[in-house]
Parts: sequence; C-alpha cells; structure tokens
Amino acid sequence: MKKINPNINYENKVIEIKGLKKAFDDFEVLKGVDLNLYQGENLVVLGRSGTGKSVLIKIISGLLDPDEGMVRVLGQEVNKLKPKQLDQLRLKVGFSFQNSALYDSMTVYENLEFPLIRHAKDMSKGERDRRIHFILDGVGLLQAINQMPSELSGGQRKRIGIARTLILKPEIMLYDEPTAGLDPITCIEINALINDVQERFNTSAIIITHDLTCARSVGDRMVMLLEGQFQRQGTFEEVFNTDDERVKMFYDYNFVY
Ligand SMILES: Nc1ncnc2c1ncn2[C@@H]1O[C@H](COP(=O)(O)OP(=O)(O)OP(=O)(O)O)[C@@H](O)[C@H]1O
Repeated sequence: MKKINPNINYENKVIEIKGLKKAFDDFEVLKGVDLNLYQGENLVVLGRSGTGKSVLIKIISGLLDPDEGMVRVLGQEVNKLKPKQLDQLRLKVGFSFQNSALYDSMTVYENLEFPLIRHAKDMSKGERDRRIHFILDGVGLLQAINQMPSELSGGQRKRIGIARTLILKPEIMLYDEPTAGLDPITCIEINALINDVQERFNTSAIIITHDLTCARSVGDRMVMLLEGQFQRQGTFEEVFNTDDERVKMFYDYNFVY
C-alpha cells in the first residue's frame, strides 16, 4: 500500500478533462468523463477490457479526437492545437506502450539515443551520452547499455522501454498495462520503478492496469471506468469498499482464483 504522498500539488492540474464523450458508430465508449491529474500524482485508471481506457489515453495524447468535452494537458486544449503545437506538447507526455517496442537491431544505448537525435537536435553527443547514462542508472540498468534487446529479459525490456520514454524528460507519463505479461516478482520490480520514476523525475502519471497489486502499490489515487464513466474514485479502499457487484467482481477476479 502506498503512503500519503506529500509531493502532490493539488493546486496544479496537469491534465483536466470535462464532459468527455467518444463513440464509435453507435457504440458510446466514453459517456461524459471528468478527470483531473494533479502535479506529482500517480493516478491509476482501472476498468475491464473494452471499457475505453486506451481510448482515453489516446485522446489525452491527441491520437484520437473527442466527440465532445474538454481535454486540457499542461494548460493546453489538446484538440485545439495545430499539428506543430501538438508535436511540442507530445514531447512533454511520455507514452509507455504495452509491448515496449524497442528497436531490435539497435543496442540499448542506440535505442535511447534515437529519440534524442530526432527531437533534441541541438544536444551535443556528450550531453546525449550523459543523459543516457543518467536515465539508465535511474532505471537500474546501466550494465545493459551495450546489449541488444534480444539479450534482455521481459522485465529488463520493460525497464528500457520506460527509460526510452523518460529520455526526453516528460512531465507526464502514461503507462499502458505496465505489468502485463510479467511474472509476479518482475511485476513488483516494475511497480517499484514506477514509484521511483515519480520521485526521481518529478513526473505525474496515469497508469492503466487490470492488476490490482500494481494499482495498490503505485496509485496515489484510483478511478474505475464503469459503463463509460468514472463511477468510483479515491484510495484503493474507497474504490473497493462497496456492494456494487461490478466492482466486487473486478476485485474477486484479481484476488480469488
Ligand atoms: N479506432 C477504433 N475504431 C472503432 N472502435 C474502437 C476504436 N478504438 C477502440 N474502439 C472500441 O472502443 C472500445 C474500448 O476500447 P479500448 O481499447 O479503449 O478498451 P480498453 O479498456 O483499453 O481495453 P483493454 O483493457 O482490453 O486494453 C472497444 O470496444 C473497442 O473495440
């Protein structure tokens, strides 16, 4: 269970969402979602498969347009931005995908250098080198710097994927199912890393997960998407202390086999 985090700034909303709606044909996925992410906070978004968690994250990162509602990220309304402004904003929002998607033909070093060459064109080779060492040290994998992704375990690849997202120093991290497909011990390590990233790099984060052990250990707050809306939110206990059968089923699925 996570301790109360004194570093969250509840005066500063880094993401603010109001009345967000999104449908595909006549299937309404998000039916008027309100959500705030505060600076320094790790917010967990829970929900069964197909409830619209990924759609939410895609709208936040400007990959999908909302049908209705307001989505403000770092003070900017995402769907009102011109393509160049959106590109600039995206550099401040790190997206850690489910399958870390490293480039197999590049070493760990080259995987981390690639986004810097592309997006930080003024950075000298020496600065890039220092940044890569700093970030790799931060995720505990400096020793893997010259290895190929194929030589790493699933958990290590996940760490490098997170490192690659961190390399551009994002203010917000979006983690999509960070522990999916990992064994329980590696899950614990990734959960610890997510908390470490929050502390060391001062990031705010949205973590999408089905894994309640992950939710409980990384979430300062959690919200549960049920039938297109956040119907439960608060601490882990506040979310799950309910007679709502839909919520109980979600809990039982995780802890009772
Ligand atoms: N581009 C799209 N076109 C049509 N339907 C879509 C599109 N993207 C998502 N959907 C539908 O929206 C619903 C929510 O999808 P989403 O991927 O957000 O679910 P999820 O909660 O992330 O699920 P999971 O936990 O399985 O990843 C699904 O029914 C999906 O089929």
